[in-house]
Amino acid sequence: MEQNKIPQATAKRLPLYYRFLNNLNQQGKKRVSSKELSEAVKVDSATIRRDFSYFGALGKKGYGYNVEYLLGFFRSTLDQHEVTEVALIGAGNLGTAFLKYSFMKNNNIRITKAFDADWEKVGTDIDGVPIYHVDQLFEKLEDTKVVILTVPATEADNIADKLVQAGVNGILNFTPARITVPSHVRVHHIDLAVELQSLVYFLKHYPLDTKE
Ligand SMILES: NC(=O)c1ccc[n+]([C@@H]2O[C@H](COP(=O)([O-])OP(=O)(O)OC[C@H]3O[C@@H](n4cnc5c(N)ncnc54)[C@H](O)[C@@H]3O)[C@@H](O)[C@H]2O)c1
Repeated sequence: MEQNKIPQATAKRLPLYYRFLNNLNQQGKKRVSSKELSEAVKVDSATIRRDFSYFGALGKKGYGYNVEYLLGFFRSTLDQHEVTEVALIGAGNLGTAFLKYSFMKNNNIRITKAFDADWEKVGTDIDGVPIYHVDQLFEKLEDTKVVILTVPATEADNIADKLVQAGVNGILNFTPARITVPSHVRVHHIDLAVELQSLVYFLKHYPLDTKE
């Protein structure tokens, strides 16, 4: 219930805060100021103070925030005490890179299975993650509700339909296709080309102050 009160923009920044605080904790740091946090995560300190106020973490003047308290809060809010299993569909170039990337280093999200349409890949594994045929989705997804989509754009809608039927409710879509899903399914879209284009546009039209 409490979490419903946290604005979505704040919620999106929580994993960023969590990662940084976890590193601080591992270094044995007991407290952190909003200025330090701000410089590390590149979010202005007023936003950090507002974000933290939503979950009752009020930094003390001249003391800052208690790292352990914040970590405890983030752990429970981000369900860090539980491992979330994620599946990946499309073990091609991009998909393979994700399978090789160790997500577990900083959080409790783990890709535990992958699916592909290529029989050459089916039955093999990448860094211990088994690859099943996409036709085995219903049988092998089991309780997995979150999926990373790295198939060719032309396949995205078709696969998304199957995922929804299989009970998936979260899709991280790396394909350029805008997939259509029912309202109970959340899709987050990551498009490198769009992000790059936007960066180049901003550099051109909103140049930052140059440092002396
Ligand atoms: N978001 C980004 O920043 C970004 C960057 C690069 C690529 N992409 C996109 O990611 C996707 C994958 O790119 P890639 O370079 O890895 O391509 P790729 O061709 O190397 O990999 C695609 C994989 O999907 C598999 N596949 C094809 N049809 C399938 C189906 N119906 N079900 C399951 N698997 C299927 C293929 O066998 C292959 O292994 C593309 O849509 C591409 O446009 C996104």
